[in-house]
Amino acid sequence: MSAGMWGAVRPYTGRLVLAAVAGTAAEVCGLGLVAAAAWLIARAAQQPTMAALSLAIVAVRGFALGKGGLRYVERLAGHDVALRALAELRGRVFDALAASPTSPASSGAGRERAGGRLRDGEALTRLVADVEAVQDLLLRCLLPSVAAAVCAATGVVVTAWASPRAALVVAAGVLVAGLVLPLVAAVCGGRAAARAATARQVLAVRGLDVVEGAADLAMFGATGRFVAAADVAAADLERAERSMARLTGAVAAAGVVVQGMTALAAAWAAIGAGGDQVRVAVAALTALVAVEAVLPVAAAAQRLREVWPSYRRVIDLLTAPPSPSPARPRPVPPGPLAVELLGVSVVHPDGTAALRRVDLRIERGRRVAIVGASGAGKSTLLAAAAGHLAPTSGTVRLADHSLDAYAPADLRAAVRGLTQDAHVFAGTLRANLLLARPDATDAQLVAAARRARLTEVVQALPEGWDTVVGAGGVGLSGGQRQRLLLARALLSDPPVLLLDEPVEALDVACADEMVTDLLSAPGGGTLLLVTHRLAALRHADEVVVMDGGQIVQRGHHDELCARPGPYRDLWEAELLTA
Ligand SMILES: Nc1ncnc2c1ncn2[C@@H]1O[C@H](COP(=O)(O)OP(=O)(O)OP(=O)(O)O)[C@@H](O)[C@H]1O
Repeated sequence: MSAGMWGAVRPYTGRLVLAAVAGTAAEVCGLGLVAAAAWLIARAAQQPTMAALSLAIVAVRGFALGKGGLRYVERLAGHDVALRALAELRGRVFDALAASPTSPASSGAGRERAGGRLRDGEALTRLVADVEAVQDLLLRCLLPSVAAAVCAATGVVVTAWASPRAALVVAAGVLVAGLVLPLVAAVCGGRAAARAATARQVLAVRGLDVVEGAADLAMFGATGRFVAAADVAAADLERAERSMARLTGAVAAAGVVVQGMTALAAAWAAIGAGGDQVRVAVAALTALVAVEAVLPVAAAAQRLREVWPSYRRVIDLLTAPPSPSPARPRPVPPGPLAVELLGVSVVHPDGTAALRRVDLRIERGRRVAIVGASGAGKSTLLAAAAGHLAPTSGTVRLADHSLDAYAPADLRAAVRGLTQDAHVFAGTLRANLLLARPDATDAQLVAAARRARLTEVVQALPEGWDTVVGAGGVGLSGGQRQRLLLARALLSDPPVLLLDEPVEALDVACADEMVTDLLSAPGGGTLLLVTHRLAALRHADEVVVMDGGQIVQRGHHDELCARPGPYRDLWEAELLTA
């Protein structure tokens, strides 16, 4: 177990040991039960006095009760450890995901942030499925294997009392059932398990497409095709699972054959060694139980093979070097801050140059609008300025120091706002807003809501601020959702506020009014606002025009409108549409 994984289990070592001891003792009780019962039955056939049998009778009862009670303790303690370790591990995996550095060269996506180098879906898989699979490592692989090993060893010792030669036979049977069969199961089941894992992933993607895109598919008459593709994935999965089930069945059957043959051979060996009826019975039945104890190891090996890739992925994540964090981070100064990009380029792995040697300095407190055609690089510029995306070359500076000089958490708090993929969480409107600033007063909450024109939305809802939105709550229209997200960004009031198209879903008049307010209201931090509407930009201190990943014009709205160039073209196009 790696250091990261062990770290998650270590606080619960006591319970883990308890689970292992209880599980092992339960198995040994099972063995003792059979051995004592075998002795009792065989001895009773010789019609001794009751006193000669009484100890065995008590032992049978004791072992039977012990087995049940200890199994219960093992299940309780084992699941308790597994679930607690799971929660701990999930926290560590989340921290590792959040801290992993993002660079277009490694990520292949400029829009991934919270998930670091991973795409959202992959990050979610690490957090949910992979971590859960690791739970099986404890419950279905480690604990049963420890119990099986101790029980089998005890079985060999008990048989040795009945007949040393029979003990050798039992040891051989245990090795075949506990080592050879699991190896066969792991090797032969590996390919089928890998196929099943791939098929399960494909099916999940196809299934999600069918469910989430049901309305679009129905509208374009493509439901049949998509369902057929999901059916193919389901059939692949079924085939892979069938072959795994066949193997499981074959291994289980082979285990039973080995068990029976070991019992027969042990009895034969005990008879050959001149043992009496009692010793022969004890040798045969103990052999049965000793081999039975190791039969689950084959299933554990198969499961181990299945969960190993998940385990490896979690370990890789936990041991990956985190974002380089300065040894002595510089404190972020208070108030609005200057932002500077020096020769910043961002090139994605597919060769797309989203930013090309961009030089831009925005003085503290300035309100700057960034405009340009779709794909010009506006969102990438914001992502680079916030440190969400590491440039391929060049430097980003905040308050005249490289972003690397600050602690990642301080940086996240200093430069933030509304991005295109901002999320509405399942919860009340109030909780969604307070996420940005948990200690905000009611007055601050209302002020932010008023600026984002969210107040009228809240007033129209019967439950007001306590209305539950997001998953399971009322649906918000595109515009309402955007107002909520903008209010959240405004409430957070960071030293540098980034707003990526905060009003695009609103009607033109309302959008212009809100942009005017954003650009001219007193106070607040440095503002970088990406927008496609230019009407209100005369209130911006400066407009930056982008094209093909470069800054092609800069200046005040009136100045840019006065001379021929891309901005005047955009402005004339907007006037024409109006
Ligand atoms: N993960 C990615 N992989 C490859 N190319 C990408 C990726 N993300 C963005 N791009 C490309 O980078 C360029 C700039 O994208 P960006 O999102 O910054 O543009 P934008 O100006 O914000 O566009 P819009 O106004 O449509 O949001 C585009 O050509 C886009 O296709």
